[in-house]
Amino acid sequence: MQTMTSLRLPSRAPALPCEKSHSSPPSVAFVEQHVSRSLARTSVALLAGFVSHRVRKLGRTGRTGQTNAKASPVVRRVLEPGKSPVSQIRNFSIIAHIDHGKSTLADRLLEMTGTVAKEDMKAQLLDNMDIERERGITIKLNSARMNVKEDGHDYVLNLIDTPGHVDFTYEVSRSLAACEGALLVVDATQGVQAQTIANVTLAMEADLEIVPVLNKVDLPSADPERVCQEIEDVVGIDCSNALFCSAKTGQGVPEIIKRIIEQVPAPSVDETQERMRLLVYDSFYDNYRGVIAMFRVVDGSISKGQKIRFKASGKEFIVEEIGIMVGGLRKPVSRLSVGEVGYVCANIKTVGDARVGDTIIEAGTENEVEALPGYTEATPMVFCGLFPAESGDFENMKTAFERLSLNDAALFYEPENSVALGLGFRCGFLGVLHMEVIKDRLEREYDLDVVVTAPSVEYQVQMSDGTETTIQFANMLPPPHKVAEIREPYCLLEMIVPEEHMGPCMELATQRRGVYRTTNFLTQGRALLEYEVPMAEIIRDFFAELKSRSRGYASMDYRILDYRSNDLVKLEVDINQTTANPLAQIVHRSRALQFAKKITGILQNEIPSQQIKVIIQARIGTHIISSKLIKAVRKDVLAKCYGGDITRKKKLLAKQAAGKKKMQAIGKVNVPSEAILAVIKKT
Ligand SMILES: Nc1nc2c(ncn2[C@@H]2O[C@H](COP(=O)(O)OP(=O)(O)OP(=O)(O)O)[C@@H](O)[C@H]2O)c(=O)[nH]1
Repeated sequence: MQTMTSLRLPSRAPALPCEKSHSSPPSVAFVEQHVSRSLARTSVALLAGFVSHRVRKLGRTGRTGQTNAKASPVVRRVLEPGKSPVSQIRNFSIIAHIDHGKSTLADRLLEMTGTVAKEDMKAQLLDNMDIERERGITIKLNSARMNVKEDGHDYVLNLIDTPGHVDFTYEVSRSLAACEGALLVVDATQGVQAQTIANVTLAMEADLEIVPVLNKVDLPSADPERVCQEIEDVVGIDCSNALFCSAKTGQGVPEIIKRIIEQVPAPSVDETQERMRLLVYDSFYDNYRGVIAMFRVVDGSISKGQKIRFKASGKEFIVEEIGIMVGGLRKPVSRLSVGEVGYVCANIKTVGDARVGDTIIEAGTENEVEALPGYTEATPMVFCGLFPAESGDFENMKTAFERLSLNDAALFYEPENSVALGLGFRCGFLGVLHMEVIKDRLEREYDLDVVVTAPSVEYQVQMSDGTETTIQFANMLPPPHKVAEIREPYCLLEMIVPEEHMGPCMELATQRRGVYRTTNFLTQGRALLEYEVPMAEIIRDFFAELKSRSRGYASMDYRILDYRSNDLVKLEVDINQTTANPLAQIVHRSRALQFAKKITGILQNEIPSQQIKVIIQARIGTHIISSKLIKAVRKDVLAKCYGGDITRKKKLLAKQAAGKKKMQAIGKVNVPSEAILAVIKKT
């Protein structure tokens, strides 16, 4: 059985049996094989292309639980924490598009600073695979403290991990807030991609010193000069001092280390602030230690045994252990002071008590010490129903959600009873990837077969009486006469597509109600297209469609802009006048007919013929916009009636007609759940 340690922030990664961020090729192969196996079991593959890819990628980068168990001799040199002069500390993160080499570069940095030796990295990987297998523990290597000697001085370099996906924008921005600089890694064979832009925007907002690094220069197709020009043109960062490297061979990596020391500013210290203030930039659940919160000391210092308070949650704890991450292992220390990063264990039971972005202060100082700026609770953006395929699995699913939420403060769930799908849960997620990761974990770690209803976003509803409400599911929408206005979330969508496929990709954005903003032409015959698109349109299979229209070459990213009023309607489906609740959707009026025809068509194909005729109607309010009929199959009630007694025949036929009428009147149609699922899958 999997232990809970692997249930680290499900928002980021499905924990894998041998997951590890600094993977040598065999482990990558293993992990991909493992995840694809688990994904193959996925019963409803919503947004399959985009999500499966990201699940696989996130699975590999592996932001999961950590442990000190079975420490291997990987630690080479560690300066004394709590005593490093602030001027010799550098806090930085690595930002990159998927596959541009973030993990490989992190590996090389650990190796070349002597934090982890080459041979030890492999040994450690194998060790951890054993641990993982035995206890379901996974190791995170990406947050690491490195010690470097440069020009006769000792420096501490703290690499702070950031989740790489837009679903976790808030968490990315919080971890960037713990840094002064970022290495912007761009693949010199690929150039700028959608997530390069998204991540750089966040780093700029956090006012970080950005060091451009052109990676993969060992490849013959690398063209770092041209990509530098592209970064300057598109991202607006000066690349005259950009570094060229190969994270694979190590070429250029020593220069990166030197540059971090030169260019990334040391943490600034507010001399007037002596009271402790720590920024929580990550927190996760460990089976043995409870919640572990990663923090940056912004003011003052923290020591073991101190009583601390989380400012937002108001919860207080005694510090059991503080420490630093070295080569993926926790190393306890007695004190950490201003500018340093570390972790704290304090017998915290759920991540809801130690949320990312919260400020840790000393207990008793809450009236004098202000929270650090920027804290908000991560709010769900995508909603759907999750139902166990086996009705007897409801309790197991409930237990699974309880456990998963220990480690995921952003996961929202509440029980729901659906006529068509039985007992299940209404859930809220940060984004589609988050949703897919949770579904995958329910299936893989809890052995549940899960049915997922079509995803929805949150709508703001202005009522005619002046009040306002928010709804996440179509069946929560009040009747039309009570509604004055419905607003939906809009995103800024950035797509990078090959020029020759621009037409179909732009057509897709327009079909999905996108409003065109700009086009920028990039290197290698690619274009950066910007649209403002309703989020509801992006979460419905957009990426898979974009990939297919660009022959797999497009990349995309989005970020929430605002809420806008639109002509949105509730599309409902009746089967013999009984409303099929799970099929209700909120759609734009201009798209309602298209959806209606599709849904009624699918149901017509999927519902088997019955003794009564079945009428399938899609409607907006009382206005029917699409209707399909499934003819009744005739049961020959006269089959046993030999001979010619005409009155008896008439009686039997009359009885049959009366029976049919009754069945239809109460809408007794046998709708197989496969038919409902087919609609959910295909619309
Ligand atoms: N030839 C070459 N390959 C590299 C280099 N850096 C990384 N790679 C390869 O590129 C692929 C992606 O590298 P990763 O380090 O996993 O990339 P990442 O940015 O962490 O990717 P995600 O895990 O998707 O976020 C791997 O197959 C690496 O071996 C390099 O400098 N040269």
